[in-house]
Amino acid sequence: MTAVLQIRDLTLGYRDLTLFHRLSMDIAAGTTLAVLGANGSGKSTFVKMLLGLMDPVSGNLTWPQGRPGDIGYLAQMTEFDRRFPIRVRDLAAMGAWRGFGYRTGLDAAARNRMAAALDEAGVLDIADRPLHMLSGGQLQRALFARVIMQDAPLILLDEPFAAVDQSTEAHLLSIIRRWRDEGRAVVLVVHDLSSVLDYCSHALLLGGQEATHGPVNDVLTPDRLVAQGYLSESQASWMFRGTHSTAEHANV
Ligand SMILES: Nc1ncnc2c1ncn2[C@@H]1O[C@H](COP(=O)(O)OP(=O)(O)OP(=O)(O)O)[C@@H](O)[C@H]1O
Repeated sequence: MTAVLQIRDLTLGYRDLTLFHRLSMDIAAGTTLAVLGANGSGKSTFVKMLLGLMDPVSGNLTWPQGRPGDIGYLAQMTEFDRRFPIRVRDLAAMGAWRGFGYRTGLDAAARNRMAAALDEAGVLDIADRPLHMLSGGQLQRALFARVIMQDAPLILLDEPFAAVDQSTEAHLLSIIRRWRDEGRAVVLVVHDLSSVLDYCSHALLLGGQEATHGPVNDVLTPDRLVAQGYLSESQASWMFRGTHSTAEHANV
């Protein structure tokens, strides 16, 4: 599989705290990678590092497809200030900022792309609505339209399904599948183990000063989840009761 991003010998942490040592992995085109771990294990720090907002302690990132730092990013919805006085269509247009000038605005091709993005995200009919009038699910759809407009080879989604209902989740998941099928790499920070098993082909499990990565079924074993502090022994035996591995749950 072609790598969109190669991570080599990455050690991540802060002055007095090492979160994990010497992680080497490829984030491959056409895969969906779940990043998970207990509170404080380093998920947000990993996201910040990918976005170039902080340097690793050591190690390096390379972009074999030659688009360094080209990441479509969906922040946690709770971090978004919906009082910002813009409409849904303006929010989506921000995803294409590289392609238009402050004075010129979107050209015809970009306007067509935007209409398609709003339509795919299910917010075309409310494109002129200001953000403060949106429900949580509508705002998340509008933020997805913005990521569609970014048209990036690597898409990073921080808690994409927090606070959305089942039908919105299914809708957003169909967009994620399209991205994957187009050969983009999709990285999802998620808390809920069952959604990882449903949506993701690969996992990066953080915790206990370790970072373990690989296909979902290899990483998310009861033993590993307990060893890295994600589940207690009793939670693991309850969640995996009657199965020998996560493979019996997985539906990627
Ligand atoms: N700027 C900082 N300086 C020093 N330590 C930090 C800083 N930011 C985070 N930390 C520490 O790094 C560790 C990892 O934090 P991080 O926010 O990455 O974890 P997380 O897995 O995203 O947690 P959560 O699931 O609770 O959001 C925590 O112990 C946190 O206190």
